[in-house]
Amino acid sequence: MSSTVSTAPKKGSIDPATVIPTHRDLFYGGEWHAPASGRYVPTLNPGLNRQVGEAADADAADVDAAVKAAHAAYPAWRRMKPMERAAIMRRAATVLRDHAEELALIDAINTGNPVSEMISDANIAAASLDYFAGVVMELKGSTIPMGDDRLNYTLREPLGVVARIVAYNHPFMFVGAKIAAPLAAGNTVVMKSAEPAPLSGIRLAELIGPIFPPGVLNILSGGKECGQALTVHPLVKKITLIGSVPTGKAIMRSAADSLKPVLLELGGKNALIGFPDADVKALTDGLVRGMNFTWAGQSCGSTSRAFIHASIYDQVVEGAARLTCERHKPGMATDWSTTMGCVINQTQYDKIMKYILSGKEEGARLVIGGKHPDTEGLADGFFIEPTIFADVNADMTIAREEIFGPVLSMFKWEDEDELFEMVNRVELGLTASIWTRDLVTAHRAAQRVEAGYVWINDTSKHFLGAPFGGYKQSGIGREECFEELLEFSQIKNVNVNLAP
Ligand SMILES: NC(=O)c1ccc[n+]([C@@H]2O[C@H](COP(=O)([O-])OP(=O)(O)OC[C@H]3O[C@@H](n4cnc5c(N)ncnc54)[C@H](O)[C@@H]3O)[C@@H](O)[C@H]2O)c1
Repeated sequence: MSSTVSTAPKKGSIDPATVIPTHRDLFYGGEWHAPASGRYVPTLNPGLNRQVGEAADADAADVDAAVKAAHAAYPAWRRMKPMERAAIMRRAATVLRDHAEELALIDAINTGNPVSEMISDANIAAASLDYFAGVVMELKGSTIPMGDDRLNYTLREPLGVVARIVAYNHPFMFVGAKIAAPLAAGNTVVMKSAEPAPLSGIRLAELIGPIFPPGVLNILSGGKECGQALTVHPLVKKITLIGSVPTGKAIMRSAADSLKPVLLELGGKNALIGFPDADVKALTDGLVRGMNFTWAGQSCGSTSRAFIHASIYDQVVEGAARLTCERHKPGMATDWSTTMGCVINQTQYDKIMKYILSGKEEGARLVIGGKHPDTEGLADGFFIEPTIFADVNADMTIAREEIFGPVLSMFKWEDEDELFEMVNRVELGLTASIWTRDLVTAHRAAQRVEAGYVWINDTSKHFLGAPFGGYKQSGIGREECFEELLEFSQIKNVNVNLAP
């Protein structure tokens, strides 16, 4: 099959009841394996709070077997010509595109995120495979001048077995996209999917596992025990996480024993800043988009703290409330017209509801939402109405902690120095969104904000090729760009004596 011809079905043509993958096991060494413990855990459709299947729960014995399979496959994969590796990755990208709707439906069922949005996740994963396949030849070394009697050069070599551990909010996008850079650089990969939503990772293994030589791509479902075993396994040469700050710290601590390098993409408590000269209509639109209400705010990059200048504050609060209610109505994720899903499980639902209660108790003004929707058919699912609090101050709990839910906090500001003191007070620094018509204000604000990824007069979008990652405790390292490829290589220097 050509690597570029797509045979994808037409949107809306797949029956959601048919998409759940047939396997439940662990994929490593090119084959399916039952978990050593025989343990399978139920997985839910959070929109219905109903079980949709079960998945193997990998433990340390499974991790050991998967890592050994990846280690055995490493020498041949590493020696394979880069363009041949790239061709295999492009074939995998095409298969993902062809199955985008099916994969989107699996994630919709298993996470409650609307299918209309999840379809782009499958395409983003495919684009990442294509992107890193396209830059394999750029993994270059350099020559260092040493005089006529010496040749000194560097080589960029892969690391070996790389373990990647991911979060639940975009299960397929993370499992599919995050294998790309390490594989392109010549490493083999053991991927651990997020335990609340393992099904699309299993389907990915069914679809593209066999495209790679056995052991090159290995996919495990499991929880903390599986993740921990990966962090301490001696044959794992780098460990990466997309997840929360506490998990990032735990991984760094346990990786320290074997001095494994880490790449961490962690939480956010991101600021959107509205200056007095901002285009109010565009800002309000950006404010609502930036919250990612579609997937119930469960996004590390959500701009969940909005700092709006006093001169436009009331207008923006009123506009954001109206626009949010017009655009986002909670509904079933498998319905193509749904504009907002639910949160992942009871634990997350309870946590968010607790934050909402604290907002009310600590004196913030609830503008919209704050409760489970009354809509018929949603009673059993983990739905929360899009919620906006106004008149939040920087000391409140909802102002300081990542909620990872559909809760927007709005602050009023007048003095720019005080503004940045409040914006930068939190220990997280992933994204920021700045709204102004003035170039000088925009670039000054971009410099003052302590965040790794800044939008000016925009929000929410990612750009493949542009480094994404956090300042402060939001992470270590950068992804979605050429630097991510370099993260999975190491430098060797070679010095040749030309006058022996
Ligand atoms: N920066 C980013 O790119 C990005 C993207 C998406 C989500 N996130 C963050 O992820 C969090 C939400 O996701 P979550 O609830 O799945 O996060 P989490 O930290 O609970 O879990 C993330 C992954 O780590 C695993 N894990 C948990 N404890 C572990 C341990 N001790 N050792 C090894 N692995 C362990 C989990 O099984 C899961 O696969 C939020 O904080 C969010 O901001 C960050």
